[in-house]
Amino acid sequence: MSQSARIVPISSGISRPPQTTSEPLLRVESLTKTFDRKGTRVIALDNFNLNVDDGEFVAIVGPSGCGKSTFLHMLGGFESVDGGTMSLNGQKVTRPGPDRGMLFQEYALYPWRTVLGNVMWPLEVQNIPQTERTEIADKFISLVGLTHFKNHYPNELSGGMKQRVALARLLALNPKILLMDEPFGALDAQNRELLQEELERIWDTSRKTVLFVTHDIDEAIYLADRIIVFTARPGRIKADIRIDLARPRAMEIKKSPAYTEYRNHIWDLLREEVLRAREEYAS
Ligand SMILES: Nc1ncnc2c1ncn2[C@@H]1O[C@H](COP(=O)(O)OP(=O)(O)OP(=O)(O)O)[C@@H](O)[C@H]1O
Repeated sequence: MSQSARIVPISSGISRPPQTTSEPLLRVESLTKTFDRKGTRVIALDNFNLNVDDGEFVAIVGPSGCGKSTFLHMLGGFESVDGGTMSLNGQKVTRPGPDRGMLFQEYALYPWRTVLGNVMWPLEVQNIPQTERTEIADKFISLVGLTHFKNHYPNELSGGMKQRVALARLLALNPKILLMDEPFGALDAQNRELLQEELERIWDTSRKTVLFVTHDIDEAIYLADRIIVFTARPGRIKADIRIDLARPRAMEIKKSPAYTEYRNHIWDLLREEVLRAREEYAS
């Protein structure tokens, strides 16, 4: 069977991945979030539901302002919940915790610490003994290809290198789920592709559960097992699409017919929502 034949046609607008019988790692039910700004009420998320299994790489795409970042911040415990529930590994999410690690577009490294010092930081916080700390940090610095730079300070690194350090630090924290909000958004095209390749390789060996927000459909298809397409605000799920492309994935996969079919399909879905958002924000 060709890979393109495996794409599930979406007649209703939603193609659900096969249902699993085991309890999902992440369960989000009826999540609602409203902001009040200068007397104007903005419903960012409305009755949002999502299940994510352990080890899944889920990308989230959607028009600007549809609540993607708000969702990740709520899951990170940094934004309050107005309604609904989120549970991770059976535990209700109410505040930040080491079971969730976040990576943003901004690298957020400590400028006074070296690469090694930055990656060791979460291990210090967890009181891991010094020798073990260095061992773990060295392992993740090597995994992101920065061993040669481990004694450099952030201001001596390029943007791509800084984001690699942030990724190594996140992996050293060893959370149950990685929450990534446009992590490669500030990088140039070449560095972005290199980091996508690196993340795919790292993910393939670690099989960590990832929620990855991006505006880049290519990045989403290349990296993810599933792509969630958000509607325009208030954010709900418009489509839930399984990406059935073999791993490990090389960049050449972007030239395959299956890839192009996913790309066209997702772009069609997204375009409808981008236009809807544009109309709504203009009125
Ligand atoms: N602290 C806040 N106060 C008021 N409104 C907010 C706040 N944070 C987010 N919003 C609003 O909630 C909506 C969702 O914002 P959010 O940042 O989650 O969107 P997004 O999908 O991540 O957008 P983008 O893709 O542009 O980053 C937007 O209309 C935004 O203006």
